[in-house]
Amino acid sequence: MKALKHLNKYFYKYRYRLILGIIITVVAKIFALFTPRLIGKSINIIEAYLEGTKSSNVAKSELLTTVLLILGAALVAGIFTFLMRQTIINVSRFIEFDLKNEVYKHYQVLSLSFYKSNRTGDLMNRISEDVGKVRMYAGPAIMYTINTITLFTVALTQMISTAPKLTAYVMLPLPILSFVIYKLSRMINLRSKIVQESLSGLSSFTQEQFSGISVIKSYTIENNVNVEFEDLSASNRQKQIDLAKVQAFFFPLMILLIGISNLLVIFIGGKQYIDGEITNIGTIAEFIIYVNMLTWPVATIGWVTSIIQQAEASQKRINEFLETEPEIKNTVENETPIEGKIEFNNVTFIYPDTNIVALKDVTFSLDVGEKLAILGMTGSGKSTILDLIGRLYDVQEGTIKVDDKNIAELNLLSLRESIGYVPQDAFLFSDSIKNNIKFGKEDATDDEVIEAAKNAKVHKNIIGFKNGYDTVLGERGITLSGGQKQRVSIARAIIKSPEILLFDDCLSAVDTETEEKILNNLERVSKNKTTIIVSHRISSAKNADKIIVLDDGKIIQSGTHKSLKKIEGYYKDLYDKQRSEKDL
Ligand SMILES: Nc1ncnc2c1ncn2[C@@H]1O[C@H](COP(=O)(O)OP(=O)(O)OP(=O)(O)O)[C@@H](O)[C@H]1O
Repeated sequence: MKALKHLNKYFYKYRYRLILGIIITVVAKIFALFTPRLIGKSINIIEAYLEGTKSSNVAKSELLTTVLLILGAALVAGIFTFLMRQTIINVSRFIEFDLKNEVYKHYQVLSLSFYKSNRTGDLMNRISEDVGKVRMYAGPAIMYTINTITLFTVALTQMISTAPKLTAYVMLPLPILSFVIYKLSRMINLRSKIVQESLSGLSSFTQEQFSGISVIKSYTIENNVNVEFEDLSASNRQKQIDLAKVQAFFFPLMILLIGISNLLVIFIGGKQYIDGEITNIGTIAEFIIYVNMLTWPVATIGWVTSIIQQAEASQKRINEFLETEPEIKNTVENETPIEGKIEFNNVTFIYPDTNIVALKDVTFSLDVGEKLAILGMTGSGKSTILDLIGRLYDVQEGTIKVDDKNIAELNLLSLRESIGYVPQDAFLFSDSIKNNIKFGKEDATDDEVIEAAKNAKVHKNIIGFKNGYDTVLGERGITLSGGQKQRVSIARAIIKSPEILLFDDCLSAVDTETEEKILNNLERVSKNKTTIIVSHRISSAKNADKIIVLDDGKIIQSGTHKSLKKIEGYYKDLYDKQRSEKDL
C-alpha cells in the first residue's frame, strides 16, 4: 500500500465528494437491508393467519402494508445506489484524469535520454493501462469495501439478534468463498496479463507491418508475414482460451457456495424451528435473503484484494517515472532575452546511453547574425552540435555560451524559444498543413503562414492540393514527399522568426534548383539571425560567414568558402566532386 499513498493528495482534493459518497453508500445499504426483515415479517403474518391468531382481513391488510414498505425501501435503496455510483465512481474518474495529466506533464519535462532508454509502448502503458488499474482502487475497490463493511455490520447485527446459532452456521462457507474468489481473481488477473501482453505483441507486429507495407510488397514477402501473423494469432487464441477457462469457474463457484449457504439455512433453520429454537418461520425466509445479499460482498473481498494488489503494482510503476528527475533542469526562474551569440569552448560530448564520443574538443564562435555551415562525414557529430545548442543534453567537458553566458545559466524556455530548429527527419503531425506550420507560432495569421510557405518554396505545392492549407497530413490524410515535408518543416521554423536558426541537413531531399531558391529566401529572412546550416552540399555552405568541417567529432577544417576551396582536404575534395557532378 506504500505506492498507493501517492493518491492520498487526490483523495484529499475530492474529500467532500468522497465523504458524501460514503454516506450515500451506507444509507443505500441500510435501506437495502430492510427487505429481508420485511419479507420475514410477511411470512410471519401468513403464519399467524394459518395458526388462527390473525383474521384474514387483518392479515391481508398487514401483508399489503409490508409489501408497500418493501417497495418503498427498495426504491430508496435503488436511488441511493445510483447516487453511490455517481459519487464514488465519478471521484475515481476525476482521480484517473488528474493522474493521467500528472504523468503526461511529467513526461513533457523529462529529457531526451529518458525517451531513449524507455520504450514508447511502456510510456503509453503507464499512462493508460496502469492508470486504469489504479482507478479501480480509487473507485470500485473503495465502493465495494464500504459496501461490504456496511452490509456486514447491519446484517450481522440483525441476524445475531434474531438467531445467533443459525447465523454462525450460515456464515461458515463465506470465508471459504472469499478465499476461493481471491485465488480465482489472481489467476484471472495473471492470465489477463498474459493475454494483454500477447495482444500488444500482436498489435505491435501488425503496426510495424502496415508501416512497412511498401517494403513487404516490393520484396513479395506477404506470405511469410501472413504465416508469422497466424502463429502469433494462434498463440493469442490459446491464451484467450486459457483465460476463458478460469473465468468460467467464477459464477458456478459463486452459485455453488450460495447454494450451500441456502441449504444450510433451510436444513439447520428448519431443524431449529421444529425443535422450537426459532419461534417464527419468517426467520428462515429472512436468513435466505441475508445469505444471498451477503454472498456478493463476501466474494468482493477476494476480488477487491486482488484489485488493490494490481493497483499497488501499477502505481509503483507510475511512481518510478514520476520520481525520475529530468536531467536537463531549468535553474533560472526569470526569462532571459536572447540575442544569438554562440560560443563553443573545448566542448567534448559523450552520449550517456551509448558512451559514444560524439564531439571532441570543439571550439568555434558565432556573432549575432552570423552564418555558420557545418560539413562532414555521416556520424561526425554535426547534429549533436545543434542538439547541444538547444540544451537537449548537457556537455561533460568544455562550455557552450549563448550571449556570453553558459547556457545552463539561461532560462531554458527562453533559450529554446529563441531557436527555430529544422530537424534532419522532418516530423509533421497528423493535422492540417496550416496547423503544422503554425506550430512555430500559434497566433500566426493566414498571411504569415503563406509568407513562410512561400519563403520555404512550398506554397505552390500546397495550393495544388484540393484543400490547400487545410489539407490534413498523416495516417488518414495525404502523404507529402520527402522534399515537401522538409520545406513545410522549414516554414514552421521561419514563421517563428527566432534569434537562432538551426537547419539540420534539411534540404537534402530538395533538388539543387529549389535549394538555391530557398537559400536565397533564407538569406533574406535570416538577416540578423544567427544561423547554422548542417549540410552535405557545398551549395548550402558556400555563402556562410564561417564553415567548419567535422570528422569523428573533431573540427578538421575551418574557414570560409573562399579559403577552404583552395586548401587540400575534405572541403576542396567535396567542392571539386560536386562541381564536376554539376558539369555532368
Ligand atoms: N541520441 C543518441 N544517443 C547515442 N548516440 C548517438 C545519438 N545521436 C547520435 N549518436 C551518435 O553520435 C555520433 C554523432 O552523431 P550525429 O548525429 O551528431 O552525426 P551527424 O554528423 O549529424 O551524422 P549525419 O550526417 O549522418 O546526420 C554518431 O556516432 C551517432 O551514432
